[in-house]
Amino acid sequence: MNIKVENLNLNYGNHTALEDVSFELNENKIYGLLGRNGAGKTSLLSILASFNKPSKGAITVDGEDPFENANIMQHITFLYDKSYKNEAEDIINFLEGIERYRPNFDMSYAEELIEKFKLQKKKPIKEFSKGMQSALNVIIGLASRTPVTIFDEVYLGMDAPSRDIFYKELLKDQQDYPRMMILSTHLVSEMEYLFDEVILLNKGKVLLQEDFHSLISKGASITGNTEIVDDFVKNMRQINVKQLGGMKSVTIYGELHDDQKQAAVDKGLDVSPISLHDLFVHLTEEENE
Ligand SMILES: Nc1ncnc2c1ncn2[C@@H]1O[C@H](COP(=O)(O)OP(=O)(O)OP(=O)(O)O)[C@@H](O)[C@H]1O
Repeated sequence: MNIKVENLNLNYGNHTALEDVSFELNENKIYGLLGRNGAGKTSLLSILASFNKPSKGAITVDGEDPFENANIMQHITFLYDKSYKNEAEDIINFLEGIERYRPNFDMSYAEELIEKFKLQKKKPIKEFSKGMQSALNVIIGLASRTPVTIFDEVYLGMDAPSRDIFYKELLKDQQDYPRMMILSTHLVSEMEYLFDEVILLNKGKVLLQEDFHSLISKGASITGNTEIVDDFVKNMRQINVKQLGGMKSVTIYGELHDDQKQAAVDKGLDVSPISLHDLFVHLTEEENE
């Protein structure tokens, strides 16, 4: 599938939620859509999923306008923090309803996930806790196996073991049935290993779109004896400093050349990749200054 967004604007009254947003997604991989609260993630995803129409600009999915386009929409599943408070059906009946509109839906995989998330089969969905409703969204997203699957902060309310099941299943199912997945989050640190490519939104604009590994190679973490670390990083841009007794760990922003890395190692320093979390905090902070 190809999703192309060109010069998109979305206004709510006189508030601009998205401004001149352009990007293209082409591959069967996991895209992370990152942004702070209010950055515009849900606004953007709801346009991608045709729940909303842009105020300006264009979006095409495989060359077609997806809005009210049944042919395109059957290929996209959008999971968000939806309320199930009126849903009296039990989970199997509910999923059977979804299966009718999703040609790739795998009910036996859905049942496997119901067991993994320990969801009760007899209970009406409206009586599910918040975390259980999020697990239901995960099951719909994974078992539907649509060419495009969009998870908008779908982990809300899920406890750590459930989120762990989600992340593992996501990676496994994406490997077995490659498709385009878009995951929005501001919980960057625990999800960063999932992303192949990252789109960073800030205040309604795209700050960057980049391959995960190339992005995290834009910085490094230097750890070792405080004085040696201080000397090594003195002319570098420091974005995070941690003091650990006589040791120090400094996160720098800017690519380190191989000879600089070797020099650090020769001085007994440890050089490790920067975390996406540190980059995220730094890049969004800097823009806000
Ligand atoms: N229905 C609406 N009416 C008016 N303003 C809105 C509406 N929905 C969103 N906004 C505003 O648009 C901006 C973007 O909101 P959006 O929900 O897209 O952000 P987000 O990145 O998903 O945030 P979060 O991480 O907090 O969920 C915010 O300033 C928000 O207040």
